[in-house]
Amino acid sequence: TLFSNKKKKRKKICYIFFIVVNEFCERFSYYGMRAVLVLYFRYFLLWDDDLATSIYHAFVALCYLTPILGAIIADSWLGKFKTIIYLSIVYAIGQVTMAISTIHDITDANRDGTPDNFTFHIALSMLGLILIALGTGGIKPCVAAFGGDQFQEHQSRQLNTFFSVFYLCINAGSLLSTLITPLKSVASTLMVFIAGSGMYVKTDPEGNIMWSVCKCIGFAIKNRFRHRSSSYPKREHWMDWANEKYDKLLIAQIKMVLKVLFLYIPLPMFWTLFDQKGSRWTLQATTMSGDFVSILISTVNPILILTLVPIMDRLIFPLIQKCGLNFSPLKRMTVGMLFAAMAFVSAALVQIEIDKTLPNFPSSSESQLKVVNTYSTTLNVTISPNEHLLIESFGSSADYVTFDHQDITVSLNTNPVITKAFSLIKGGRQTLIIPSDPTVMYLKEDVKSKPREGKNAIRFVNGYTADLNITNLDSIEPSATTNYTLVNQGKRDFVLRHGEQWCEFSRKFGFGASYTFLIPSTVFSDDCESITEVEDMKPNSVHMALQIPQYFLITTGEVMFSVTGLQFSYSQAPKNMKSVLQAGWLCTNAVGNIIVLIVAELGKLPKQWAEYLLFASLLVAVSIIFSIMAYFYTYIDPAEIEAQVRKEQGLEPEEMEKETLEMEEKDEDQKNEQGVKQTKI
Ligand SMILES: NCC(=O)N1CCC[C@H]1C(=O)O
Repeated sequence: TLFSNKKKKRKKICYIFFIVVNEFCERFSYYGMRAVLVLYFRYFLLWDDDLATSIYHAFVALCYLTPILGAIIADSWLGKFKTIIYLSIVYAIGQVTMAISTIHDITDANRDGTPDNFTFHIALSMLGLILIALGTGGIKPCVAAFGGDQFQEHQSRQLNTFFSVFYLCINAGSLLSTLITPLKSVASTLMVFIAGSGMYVKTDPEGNIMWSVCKCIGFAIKNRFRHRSSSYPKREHWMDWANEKYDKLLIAQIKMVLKVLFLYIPLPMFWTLFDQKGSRWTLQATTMSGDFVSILISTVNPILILTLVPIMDRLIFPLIQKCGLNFSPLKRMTVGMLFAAMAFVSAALVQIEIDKTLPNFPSSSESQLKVVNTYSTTLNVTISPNEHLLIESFGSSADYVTFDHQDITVSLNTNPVITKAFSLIKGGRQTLIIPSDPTVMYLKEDVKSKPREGKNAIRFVNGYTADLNITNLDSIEPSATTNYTLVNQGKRDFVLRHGEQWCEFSRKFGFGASYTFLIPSTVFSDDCESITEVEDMKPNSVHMALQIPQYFLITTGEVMFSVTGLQFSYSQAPKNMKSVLQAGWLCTNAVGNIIVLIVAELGKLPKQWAEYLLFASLLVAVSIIFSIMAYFYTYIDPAEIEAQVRKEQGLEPEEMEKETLEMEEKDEDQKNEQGVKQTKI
């Protein structure tokens, strides 16, 4: 018996391995594709930032809504195993469609490197994304529930460990996908899963369960309405109004599911904060210094998950238990939410530090102006009515001057005096360029927000007497100013050319700065030494390492909230509705994403730190509501309730036989364990 039990255990570890590796590969494919999705929208489909991020969030929301479809198919029709196989094929077709949509050659008839028919590429990529969402979302509740199905009633500890390992694999897949390309991963997902086919415990679907559930709920509501008069005796639960027509067991199962779904109502707020990691926090990072921005953003969460899940599971939770505290699943989820709220308080504190270093940008009714002088002598510049600036040759005004009106007149103390009227842009920043011929002075628009992704915005003013060519830029005419170009942090070299003459100059850049380089007429004779630099915007000075506490707090929150939520959703669901409740759990994520899309993207507060604090307060309020709801929730053993109802109905179903068998098996396990102990002694 000992030998056969060990064999059974090894076999179980083996097929659980297939399931978690399947999840690993699936998440590898999903996160790998998601990581480059916004780049694809921005640089291939040439969408602007807003459209790209909106479609991205809509896609993520869809991925967490489709689990409902997958769960209905699995629990009512195909069963979890077949649903995973078929929807994985849909998933793979989606990835291939998406990959084809990125081949610009398909419509690039003139071979200029850009597609000629954007509609075709957009249509194909949207079709690909819908199929991917159907695949990834559809299989997600089934894989988690299918993994849970491999355990027996008495193996709750092993079940919890399974969900922790499952979550580890999700994040190992996500981490690796950012380091390696996700090619071939869907195919391998499918192959790994099929490889374990013969070993799995497969529970059969019980007919069109979802349809029966809907009909039963509909009947209960209708019946309650028909008997609304106070002359009818009240019933314990509103679902009991379905007693006349529906099976008591089905009613009991619906009650269990509804109780949990009701508890889930406040949960999307956690995901609303969590999902802002990818939007608001990424933007915050672009206003900070440190050269690990992209690595930090894409890997810190999965790395922390890989370390925190084992620490929580093996150390923190057992320690709390040893202290005699009952840290029940719903309490863990509440604490998880509070950690996420603390993460946002931390983000707000970091934002306050950043704001101290940010330039004073104009409000929507103000205009800002800076003056650059490339004339041969120092100039006295008067800007009506009473702004006087003394600007030396190849220099600039110290900082931007702010005006609350747009129409200005500029006078230069040249001989004769030159006067010119300008109209400034409302809410904009501009530079008045005074070239070698001051009569043609002109305005050039400046950047008025930090350059994206921590890059630096640079431009050149040509004070040379002829056209100049600068590395990677179009040729500039004399007195003209180039548009801004974005350059990465670090040392950058530029070569300036005019005919046979050339010189090279280098600059070291930090993060998020903006410069105007003034090229004098002597540029070639002094080997580029005389090029002067005007700092339009200071480089970022708050280090990105300050974001680590907020990532740490939100991931600690995630471990407590998300891993526990996954376990809770499985343990509280009746056997035939495990996938449905998993889907309900995943839907909280979809709703969270939709809230990000609507509230966070549209309704921005003027101060970012205030918005972070608002979200933190909202989550604290929601977690208080949730803890009150949790207080009134009684944990159930669905199998026990089902058995009780069956007994009340006088049924002696096979389920009960199975349970008896499980109990016998459990007794045997215990006996064997004792046997092992006795042998050791
Ligand atoms: N670390 C993020 C993570 O693991 N997840 C976020 C949503 C649920 C879960 C996933 O399944 O990807």
